[in-house]
Amino acid sequence: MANLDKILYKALHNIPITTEEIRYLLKLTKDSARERLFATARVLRRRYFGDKVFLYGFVYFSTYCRNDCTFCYYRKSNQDCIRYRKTTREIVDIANALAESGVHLIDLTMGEDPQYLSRSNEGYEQLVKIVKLVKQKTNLPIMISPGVVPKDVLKKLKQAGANWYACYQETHNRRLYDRLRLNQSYDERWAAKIFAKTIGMLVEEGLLVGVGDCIEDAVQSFGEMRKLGAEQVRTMSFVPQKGTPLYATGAVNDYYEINTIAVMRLVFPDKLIPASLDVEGIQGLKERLDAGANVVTSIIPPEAGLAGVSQSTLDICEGYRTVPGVTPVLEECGLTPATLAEYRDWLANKLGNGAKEGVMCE
Ligand SMILES: C[S@@+](CC[C@H](N)C(=O)[O-])C[C@H]1O[C@@H](n2cnc3c(N)ncnc32)[C@H](O)[C@@H]1O
Ligand SMILES: C[C@H](CCN)[C@@H](N)C(=O)O
Ligand code: SF4
Repeated sequence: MANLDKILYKALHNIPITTEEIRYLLKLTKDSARERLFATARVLRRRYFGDKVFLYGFVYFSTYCRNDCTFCYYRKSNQDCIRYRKTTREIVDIANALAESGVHLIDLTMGEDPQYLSRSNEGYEQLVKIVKLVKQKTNLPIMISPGVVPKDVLKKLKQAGANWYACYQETHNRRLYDRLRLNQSYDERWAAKIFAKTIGMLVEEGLLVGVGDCIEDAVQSFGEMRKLGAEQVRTMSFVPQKGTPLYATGAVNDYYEINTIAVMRLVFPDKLIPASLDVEGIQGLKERLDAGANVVTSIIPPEAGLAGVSQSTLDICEGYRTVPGVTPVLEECGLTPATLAEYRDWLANKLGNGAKEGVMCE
């Protein structure tokens, strides 16, 4: 049996694929072979999630940051970026509007804003209060992406209602990490996720591709994601940002990100895998869903004055990054938004709140 046949057969029969086979799949360039990979990924997604897709509202509530990541538009040294801090009232109102629009989760994200990440003038307390108020107002599951925070703060954020902690390593190749996240400890960032798991939070791990990474890095990352027990795993293609050191690297072809999404589905068939609107906007959604993704992330309301991360403005004012904006694409893919109850069931199952085991769709 040809390599591809054998590998896809193993994936469909729950036989773990080897690192050599992962390398082979990540390198696929022929359309016919990639389409067979994607079709297998879709079969596995259906096995665990039926035709249901989860939708995440995205509230990037502060774009101030103390760090200087070489890939990021919001790095502290970038004088020309859109800097804003939404008030607590604005954050709650935006989250509520997103909830009413039909998202399943609110992702509260910020740069590592010194105003919040501080023990003085109630910085951390303010962050905890935002989570509490958003939870009270929306009663939705909450993801927080504040960067690295101390253990006692993470505990308070969880108690306030945060279910997920997202703090992407970008890569598990330490040398590359040091070139990306300048002066940020690899181990501290990793430990924050480990700790979040120990206090009963779900964790998302994310890769950034097109920044000098290689196939070996992806293989290594899959192993680290498994060790971490990440319940959501993502990859995003690097989007060059003016005024940043990596700008000259140039944009990457998205084929590798799409291959990686599909291979993630084969390696982690029951995990949540985002199709982010923050790389190629609504135009990039179908191919990410066709590769096996089952969460649409970076849904941003048009009139809230919010930015995206890697695509700070793309498709936001036009209203394409909304539930009504993405739903036709889901339908084109034979998919449909899950109900909130289905997302809550999935969450309860993972959080071990005694909900029923097994796949979402009977
Ligand atoms: C969610 S945002 C900010 C949250 C928090 N400040 C942090 O760094 O964890 C950070 C993530 O967005 C993604 N990102 C940032 N800039 C990007 C770019 N230019 N292209 C692609 N992804 C990018 C990276 O994966 C990064 O981990
Ligand atoms: C990278 C962001 C998420 C952070 N937790 C968001 N722009 C996304 O693509 O989902
Ligand atoms: S990725 Fe996060 S920590 Fe790094 S510069 Fe951007 S906002 Fe700051």
